[in-house]
Amino acid sequence: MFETVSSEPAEPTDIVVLDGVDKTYTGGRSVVHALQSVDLSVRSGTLLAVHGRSGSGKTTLLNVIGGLDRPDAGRVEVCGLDLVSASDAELTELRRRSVAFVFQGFGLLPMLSAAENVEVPLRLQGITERRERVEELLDVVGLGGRADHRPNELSGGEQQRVAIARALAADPQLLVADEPTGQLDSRTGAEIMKLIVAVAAERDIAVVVATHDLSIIDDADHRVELQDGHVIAELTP
Ligand SMILES: Nc1ncnc2c1ncn2[C@@H]1O[C@H](COP(=O)(O)OP(=O)(O)OP(=O)(O)O)[C@@H](O)[C@H]1O
Repeated sequence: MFETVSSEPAEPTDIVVLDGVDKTYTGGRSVVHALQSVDLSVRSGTLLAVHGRSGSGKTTLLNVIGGLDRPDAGRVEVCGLDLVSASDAELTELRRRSVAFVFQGFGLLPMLSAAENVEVPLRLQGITERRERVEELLDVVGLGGRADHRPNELSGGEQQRVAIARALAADPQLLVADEPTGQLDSRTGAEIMKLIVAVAAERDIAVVVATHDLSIIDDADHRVELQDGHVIAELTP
């Protein structure tokens, strides 16, 4: 009898599953159907790019996927948690441990250095051995020499690198990035996208990126286009 030991990498798993998701905003007499019957899934180690015109529902979709907002109908499962029935405490825990965010405006704390910004999620998780981890993360994003710089002493591209290092600090399963290159020139934006794609593949993280800019999503594994809250096109290169 032989014991078989598999050297195959682990099967990719669905980190995000949306099934028939609707989200409607009602204010006064206006009703906005921001998401309508959206179905999609994102596997570990792959990147989904969401594009569409302004107002098409990209941020709403990312907020629902990231557990920042709840849908009105449909099923949303993220990292194995049903976000429709999850308690507020479970959503907070999901955002602290499993989902990381990168925003257009970087979202760094201005009074803290690059290293201290990256340290924040580690502190929130109660991790005491932080120094080496922060150094390693700043090296991963190519900013080893800028650990002591505050955000206003860094370029936009460098600030976004710090934000990516901070996002990776919590060792997330899912990275949600809303227009991460929106404030960067096209070359820096392309470098930032390449970095996001590389770290996602290396660390087996699922990534969802919203963008207006089609040129920066060439590296995406999947793309969906939104129009008035509907998915109108899907492309898997
Ligand atoms: N809190 C809210 N209350 C009411 N309507 C909202 C709210 N948030 C978004 N909307 C509406 O929902 C629709 C989708 O908005 P969303 O921000 O998701 O679009 P977007 O594709 O991200 O746009 P942009 O590219 O300009 O950021 C828009 O018509 C918007 O006006």
